[in-house]
Amino acid sequence: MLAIQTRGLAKTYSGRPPVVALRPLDLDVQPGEIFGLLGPNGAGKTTLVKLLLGIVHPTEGEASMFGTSVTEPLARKPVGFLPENHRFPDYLTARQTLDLFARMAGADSARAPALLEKVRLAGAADRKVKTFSKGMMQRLGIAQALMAGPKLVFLDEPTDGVDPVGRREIRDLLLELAAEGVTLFLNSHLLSEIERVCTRVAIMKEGEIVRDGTVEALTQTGRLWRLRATPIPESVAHTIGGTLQPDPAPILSPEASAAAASGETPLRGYTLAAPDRAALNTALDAMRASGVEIEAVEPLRQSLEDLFVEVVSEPSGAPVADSL
Ligand SMILES: Nc1ncnc2c1ncn2[C@@H]1O[C@H](COP(=O)(O)OP(=O)(O)OP(=O)(O)O)[C@@H](O)[C@H]1O
Repeated sequence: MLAIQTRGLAKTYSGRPPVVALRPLDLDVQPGEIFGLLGPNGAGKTTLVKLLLGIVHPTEGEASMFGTSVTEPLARKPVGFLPENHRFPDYLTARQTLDLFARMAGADSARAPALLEKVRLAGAADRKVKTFSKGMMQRLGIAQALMAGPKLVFLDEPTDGVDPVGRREIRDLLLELAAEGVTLFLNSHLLSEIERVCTRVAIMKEGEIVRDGTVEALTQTGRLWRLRATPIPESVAHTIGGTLQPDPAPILSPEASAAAASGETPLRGYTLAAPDRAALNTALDAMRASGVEIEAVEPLRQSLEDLFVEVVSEPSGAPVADSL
């Protein structure tokens, strides 16, 4: 059963003029996925989360979580939520905060010590939250979201304002949860974080999902390849299709140095532009035919940030598939 399913889900906020925040969306999120939703400010990310959580109501379409329509309060029973910039009463301790949320959720507060342990706050259980760092606050927020033992957790900017060590702790915690089978729905502007944890990423723009896939598939350029090979003579470089760009400096890896010391020809790094795999192989055949030894060939990836900037700066309504 799908963790999240939407069919034609759309939202227009009334007003003058009305704001189309979400265009009809069909989205399936499988249980166990770590789904990252990206998009520039105003793309409609929060609106989608609010629709799923029943905070706003759709103009059209429907949505369900684990098979229960989001119009039913019961749909939210297996769901946890860490809102962006959440605040807890600062006179409460971490333990008291979880007690309070447990009571509000009708959950068993006996889980609190184990949860504090899980988010590495056991040592700070009796400290007032006003003394907490941003990282500790976020981890307490995650503990709160886990209070009722959810199967699906929405996390809005979970690492916002958290330093690199704190971000790593949160990342490890999210991976741990996913390993336990909890489905995670992350909203974040920190692309490097999304890149590291998400099993699937969607990029939203002007109320529409314009890219959707694994980080690996989305960041593949499809046209550029990295090669490690013995030096490719100029004459060969001329004959092969595409463009061959040598790295500025020879490879200085320990293996390359060892190879040079043992009398083997040292390797060089190259970037090859080839329109498709067939063209790549023709180029490789030409290299091998002239005695070039190839050690490695791999597709060159762009970063998620490069992809994001590319997508966001595309003119509206641009065809999606062509530019991948
Ligand atoms: N309550 C509302 N009434 C009217 N317009 C709204 C309301 N909430 C959001 N909007 C508009 O809907 C559009 C989508 O907003 P939304 O908050 O979903 O975007 P977002 O992708 O979450 O942005 P951000 O990254 O800034 O949080 C924006 O144009 C926003 O101004």
